[in-house]
Parts: sequence; structure tokens; C-alpha cells
Amino acid sequence: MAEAAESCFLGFDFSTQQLKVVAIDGNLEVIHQSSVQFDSELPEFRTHGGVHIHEDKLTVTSPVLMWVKALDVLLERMRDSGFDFSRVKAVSGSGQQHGSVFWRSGARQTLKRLNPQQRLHHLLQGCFALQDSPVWMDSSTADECVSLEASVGGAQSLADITGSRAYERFTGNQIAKIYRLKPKEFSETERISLISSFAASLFLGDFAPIDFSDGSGMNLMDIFQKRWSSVCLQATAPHLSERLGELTPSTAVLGCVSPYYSERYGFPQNCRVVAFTGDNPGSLAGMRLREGDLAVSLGTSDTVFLWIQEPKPSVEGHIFCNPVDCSAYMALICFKNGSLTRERVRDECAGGSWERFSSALRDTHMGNSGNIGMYYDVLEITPAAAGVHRFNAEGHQVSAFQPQVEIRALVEGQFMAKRVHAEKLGYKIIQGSRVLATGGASANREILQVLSDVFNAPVYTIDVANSACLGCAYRAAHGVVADSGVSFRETVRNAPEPQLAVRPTPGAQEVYLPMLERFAKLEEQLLR
Ligand SMILES: Nc1ncnc2c1ncn2[C@@H]1O[C@H](COP(=O)(O)OP(=O)(O)O)[C@@H](O)[C@H]1O
Ligand SMILES: O=C(CO)[C@@H](O)[C@H](O)COP(=O)(O)O
Repeated sequence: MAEAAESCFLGFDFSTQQLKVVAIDGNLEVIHQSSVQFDSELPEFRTHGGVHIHEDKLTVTSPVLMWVKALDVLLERMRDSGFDFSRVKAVSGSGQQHGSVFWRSGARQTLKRLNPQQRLHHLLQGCFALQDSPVWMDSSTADECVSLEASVGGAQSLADITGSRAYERFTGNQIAKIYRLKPKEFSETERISLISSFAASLFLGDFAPIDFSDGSGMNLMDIFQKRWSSVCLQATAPHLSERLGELTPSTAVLGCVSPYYSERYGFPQNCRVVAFTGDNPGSLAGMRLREGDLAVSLGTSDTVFLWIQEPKPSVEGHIFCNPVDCSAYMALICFKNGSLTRERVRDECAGGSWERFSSALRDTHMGNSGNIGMYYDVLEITPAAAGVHRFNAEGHQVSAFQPQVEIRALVEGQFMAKRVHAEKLGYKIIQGSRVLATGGASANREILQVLSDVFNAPVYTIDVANSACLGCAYRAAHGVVADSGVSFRETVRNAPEPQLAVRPTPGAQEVYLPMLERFAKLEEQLLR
């Protein structure tokens, strides 16, 4: 035990709005947490919510050097606070899913010869063919999606191969757009990484492979064979397999950290780098999800995901390879209008205060007297709809609600959409079902109460709001023993269990069952 307390594992998360890290010791106890907010701490990149929304309102990118500089700042801050890097046995991490990094020819040589006297963002400034990386919020590739689906025989055929029909934010469609609109930059590109494998490359000092789980979010990988689908690659861009490199199991050790980290920060030379993955797969690991549980992540995006054994891809939602068990899968639904929409309504109806936002939820009743709202500030993913739509108890569209009613309508509407769409994918709430909540908004008890009431199930949380970081610290610890046959479940056996946060209010089922039916019909009506 004493020896275990001496060792340490790091989990990083390059998410939409910030870079975060969690350190655990060998007993899996959290010993350090830190973060760098992109908008406020790196203002020179002029992002809003970590991104740039372009004039067409569909193209959304982030400056790649902002992520690199955030890593400089985070590691320097840890060193200056006395963090002992010499204890770190392994690092792993995650990134917002689907985003892509285009490395310029020659970048690999630069990565292999990093001068420890200099900051990474100076060393790597010439390394990117595209300075602005497409990210998951982008929805500018509708044409590429149509063309990819047509080339494989339709949306369901594409889902049968890659786990998802064509989605605008998925990396293959983003690559096809860059190939079409920026042929010069594309031809200068030596390697295309996901944000997760890009981050792993920074630690490795070499190009890191894309892992099976995050690779499932590209519309390019055959999720059953766990290799690139040649028909999808050909439909996307020429010579793509060389540019994408190999795929790797999500539990693989990729190598040791670059000497840069030993010399600059004091990492041991044999500190292992375990494959990085997507932030939702990282959260699945951090929440120690069990079959039957439903996870709800309330970050910049809202997502709902589950552990599944027998995947049945459909034209709604996504199937990804499971990040901790190679024989399993995970199903995921993504909602683009998550925290940023809650923040807008908080600012307009609660004077910018979460406390007043929460009071409004406490002071209004379940079911909101029959008022229902759907808030799609930006073109939604699930369902593909835009605009704000409010309906009164008689089902008539109205132009405004009172502030308190607006707040409840937003939160109830967001959670009813999650339940309706999860049930469409076959998820059933049964006796003993647990909802596991994570992400920034899971710190808000009143929001969790609405979640619990709408799902009529108890909601659990873990101590660390960033389950992706924690999950990747666990994955780092697992990676060093995975080769000797130890399972992830075995590795995290003694980690703290999720704790009960709230139970459904008595009577919730009677209120929400009829309301969910109304919500589903109104949503269908809206789409028509
Ligand atoms: N008390 C709170 N109530 C509701 N939402 C909150 C609260 N505190 C933080 N948040 C939300 O959490 C969001 C950030 O969540 P996080 O999971 O860290 O995002 P990401 O990982 O996508 O960068 C913020 O945009 C903010 O709206
Ligand atoms: O697109 C998806 C999942 O398919 C998003 O969930 C991104 O992975 C962004 O994650 P957050 O930064 O919101 O956690």
C-alpha cells in the first residue's frame, strides 16, 4: 500500500472549453486536479467557449496552437506548485471527439527532437498544415455526408460498417471538405490525428495511433473488424490510410514519454503513454459504468451513453468500440445545445446566477403546468432542428414564457429529449436502473433533481466532476498491467463507487409519462 501511494498516474482531458488533469496515486485516490480555461487564460486566441464560430454559422474551429500552449501552461503550473513528476508511472488522456489536427510534412521529425529548454508551442508553431482545426460543433459538411452515404449504399449501410450514418461533425466528412476546399493544405499534410491522438503525440514525441474507441467517431472505421474501411477511405480522399496511420486498441501502451518531459519536468524516462481516447469513452471508464446504467454527461455538449454487448447500429445515435473492454461496445447520443444554451437562459432569465437558476427550478412544479419548450440555439444533432419552440398546455405555440417557466421548460425539455431518444434506441428504465451524471452541470443539484424525475430513476455522481480525466488516469493505471491479462474492472475494483445524489420525487412518473408522449409528438410535428 505504501509503495502504491508513492506511484502516480495522470489523466488529461482536452475538452471544448478547457484542458484538465487529474492525478491519482497507486491506491486510486485523487491527489491533484488542475485546469486551464481557454477563453479566460489564453485570451490571445480570442475563442468563445473554446471555439471560433465562422460567418456561415456552420463552420466551427479551434486554434491548434491554443491546445499546445494550454499544455505548456498546465505542466508549468503543476511544476511550480511542487507537483512531483518523478512519481508518474503512466499518462493517458482524452479529447473532445471528432475534431482533427492536420500535421504538416516534417512535423514528425520536429516531434522527435523537442528541445527541453523551450515551450512546446514555440517548438511546434510550424508543424500544422491547418492552424484552425475543425471541431465537433461544426455542421458545414452536409454535401460530404450525402456523398459518403451514396458511395456505400445509403445511411443504414454506412451505419452497419462504421456504427453511425454520416454526421457533419464526424472526421471523415471534415477531411473530405478540407480535401475539396483546401487542396494545397491537404497535400502538405503528413498525418491527420484526432484531438485525442494529437494529444498523445505531444507526450510521445512521435505520431500516436488513433484508438478503436475514438476512431469509431470518424465514419471511416469498420467497428466490427476494427480496421479502416477501404470503401469509406476511398470515398473520402486519396491516399488516406497513409495519412491516418495505424489503429490501436484503446488499452495499448504506445511507448514512453519523450525525453523532453523527463528533462524539462522530471518525468521518469520509462513513464508509459497509454493510448488516448474520446472524452465520452474516457467518462465511461471514469464512472465505472455497468451494463444497465445510463450515463448523462452535462458538459459543453450533453451526451447520453450506455455500455452494450450486442451493438445494432441504426440511423439515429452512434455505436463506438468500448474503451476498456475490446469485446464490448458503447452506444451514444449527442445533443449540441447543452451547457451553452443553459448559460444563455441563465443570463436572460436569472441575471447570470446559477443560484437564481436553481431557485427557479425549486420554485416551479414538476410538469411546468403543461408548458413545454425546445431550445436549439444552434442546429441540433438530435434531432436535426433549429430555433426556440414553446408550447402551452393546450399544445399551441407561444412566443414567450415567464422567466421561471422558461428555466424549467429548458431543463425539462433537455431531459425529456434524452429519455425519448434513449428509448428509441431500445434503452428501458427498469427497477434498479441507475442514471450516472457527470460534466460541469452535474454540480447543480436542482438540475439533477429534474433529471431524476424525468427518468424516474435515482441519479448518482462521482466526486470528480470531470469523469473523463479520472477515467483516463484509471486507464493509465490499467494500461501498464493490461498486457498481463488484468481487466479494467479488476484494476478499478477498489476505486470509490458513484454516490447517490438524488431520488425521484414521489409522483414524478405520473407527471412525466404523459408529458413524454406529448413531447415526442411535438418533436415529430416540428421535424415535419
Ligand atoms: N452550478 C452549475 N450549474 C449548471 N451548470 C454549470 C454549473 N457550473 C458549471 N456549469 C456548466 O459546466 C460547463 C462546463 O462543463 P465541462 O464538463 O467542464 O465542459 P467541457 O468538458 O465540455 O469543457 C460550463 O459551460 C457551465 O455552463
Ligand atoms: O460530439 C460529441 C460526442 O459525439 C461531443 O460530446 C464532444 O466529444 C465534445 O465533448 P464535451 O467537450 O462537450 O465534453
